[in-house]
Amino acid sequence: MPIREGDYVLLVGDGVRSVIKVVKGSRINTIRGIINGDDIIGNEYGIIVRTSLGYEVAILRPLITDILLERGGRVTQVIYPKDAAQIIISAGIGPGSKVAEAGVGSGFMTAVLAYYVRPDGKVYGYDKREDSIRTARRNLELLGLNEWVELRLRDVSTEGFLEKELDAVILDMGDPWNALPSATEALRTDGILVIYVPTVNQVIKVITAMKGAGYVNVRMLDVTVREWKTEPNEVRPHTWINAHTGFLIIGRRTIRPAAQPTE
Ligand SMILES: C[S@@+](CC[C@H](N)C(=O)[O-])C[C@H]1O[C@@H](n2cnc3c(N)ncnc32)[C@H](O)[C@@H]1O
Repeated sequence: MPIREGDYVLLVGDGVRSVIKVVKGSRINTIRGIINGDDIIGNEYGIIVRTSLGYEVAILRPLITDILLERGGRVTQVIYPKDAAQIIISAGIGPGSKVAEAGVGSGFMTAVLAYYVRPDGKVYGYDKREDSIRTARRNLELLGLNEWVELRLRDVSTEGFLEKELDAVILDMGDPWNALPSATEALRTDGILVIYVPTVNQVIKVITAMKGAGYVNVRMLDVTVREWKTEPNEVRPHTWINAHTGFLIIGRRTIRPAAQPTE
């Protein structure tokens, strides 16, 4: 499909990497010179255009994470792609999954969940802050993913989730152990719970609460991604890496058989 006015495109060239909205008559400034919006509109994704300084820039379809990281609004700390990817796999998220998430925050994780539950799944996103819900809604609109998300302004620790029989619940909030009873009630009997917390102090409370609530296969991990340079004469890891974002604690809900009557 050709590139239309209003589409977001990813520009990739020598030292150039940015997401821009294509507008008729616009002049797009890059560190390698100017590109005319009119040179992009109507062409196929993948074309190479030349900047005013003669550099080549590729015009590509952005990933949802490209758009979120560059254009998404933020009112909270967010879950980054390296952790979001692990959450998707660990929670078994796929087309048709029904999943709840609290808090929605800026909606970064919500958007990734929505992308993967399509076309017939649903994400139920909860937050107790109105500005979070508003920002998440805007980010989902930016990506065209609203259809797969119900956003709810609600405190999940005190008021609970409205859904039952969910395949997975994702918690990214300061005190997730307080939401554990509600999350358990919302999950199907062997549903998957994923909790994301940044500190070990929180981890200990989470693990204790999950084991106490009958969760099995309780695992914890953190994700380190080490990017490498890909210059043919310099293939080696980058000098600096992101050292820490958060820990993922993952477990499966169970149900205990009813106690045997005593003789
Ligand atoms: C770190 S942010 C979540 C970021 C989000 N995962 C993202 O990727 O954009 C934490 C959010 O949890 C919300 N929160 C905290 N406690 C909550 C509760 N009991 N019920 C609902 N939302 C809660 C906060 O309002 C905040 O917006």
